[in-house]
Amino acid sequence: MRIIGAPSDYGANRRGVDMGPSAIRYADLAAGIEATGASVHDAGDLAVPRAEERDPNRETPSTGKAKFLRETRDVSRSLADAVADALDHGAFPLVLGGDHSIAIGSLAGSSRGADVGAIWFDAHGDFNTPETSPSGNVHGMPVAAALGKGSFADLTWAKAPGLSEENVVYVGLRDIDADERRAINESDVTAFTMADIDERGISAVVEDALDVASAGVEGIHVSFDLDWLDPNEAPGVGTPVRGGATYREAHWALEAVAERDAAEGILRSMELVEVNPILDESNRTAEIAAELAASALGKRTL
Ligand SMILES: NC(=[NH2+])NCCC[C@H](N)C(=O)O
Ligand SMILES: [Mn+2]
Ligand SMILES: [Mn+2]
Repeated sequence: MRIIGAPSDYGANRRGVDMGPSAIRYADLAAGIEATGASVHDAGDLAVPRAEERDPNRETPSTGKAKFLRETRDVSRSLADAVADALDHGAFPLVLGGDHSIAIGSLAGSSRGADVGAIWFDAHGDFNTPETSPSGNVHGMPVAAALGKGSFADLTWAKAPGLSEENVVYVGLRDIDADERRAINESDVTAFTMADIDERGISAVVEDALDVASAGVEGIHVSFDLDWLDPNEAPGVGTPVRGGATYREAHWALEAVAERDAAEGILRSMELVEVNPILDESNRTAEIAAELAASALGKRTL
């Protein structure tokens, strides 16, 4: 497997999330994954210019607001190439963010020349477009971007070539903007909220999500936003929302992904995003991110 750092904070409103890749590496990421028997190659970080050197509004869509859109395009292109290159070499790409806007690049790279599905573990839908976004922050838009919604339809770099709505599944939503809710409900994506987890349990929900994401495709991309977890567990995130997944639910969910992968070989790529060390407590959010990567890649107690 190949670790790819994407230290971008262009999509979030606050600095700090650019330090996510180092914090997750510092939390013994490689050793944790090697303990599963996998060999790890760390490809280092993509080059990402500091946000202070850039003008957030240099490139603005004619129909709405999306800050640092030009910079997001550049990061997305280089990340898509890095992910596709790993896959070409038979290596599993594990992408470390960075804010969630980097998923545009991960999905474009993972679905280059292959139909893929995606499971989105997140408090948020990230389904805004430049037209609907209340903040202009692109980390609230990557699902819409990858599916070519709104003015993203004009941006060839944003669209994930092999991703279709029918294979996109959310797990654990709990904070959605008004226009975003309408758009999700009108789309063909599948959405499981925290209430679904309360009612049915994490196990049933994740099994359903795996079925939907993997139906008729070559593999799935797992996009894991650390704010899916409850902020008491994972405080180092920029947009915390109370009432999130527990530590056990998160491990269970990714162990279920690993188990399905062991049976069907469906796991194609993964990313861990939104770890912000400035907001964290003694790196605990990064430590959980590193542990969860190991769970997804097959770590077992016995
Ligand atoms: N990846 C994230 N943390 N996204 C948060 C998005 C928050 C809000 N819905 C927005 O669009 O601005
Ligand atoms: Mn997100
Ligand atoms: Mn989120």
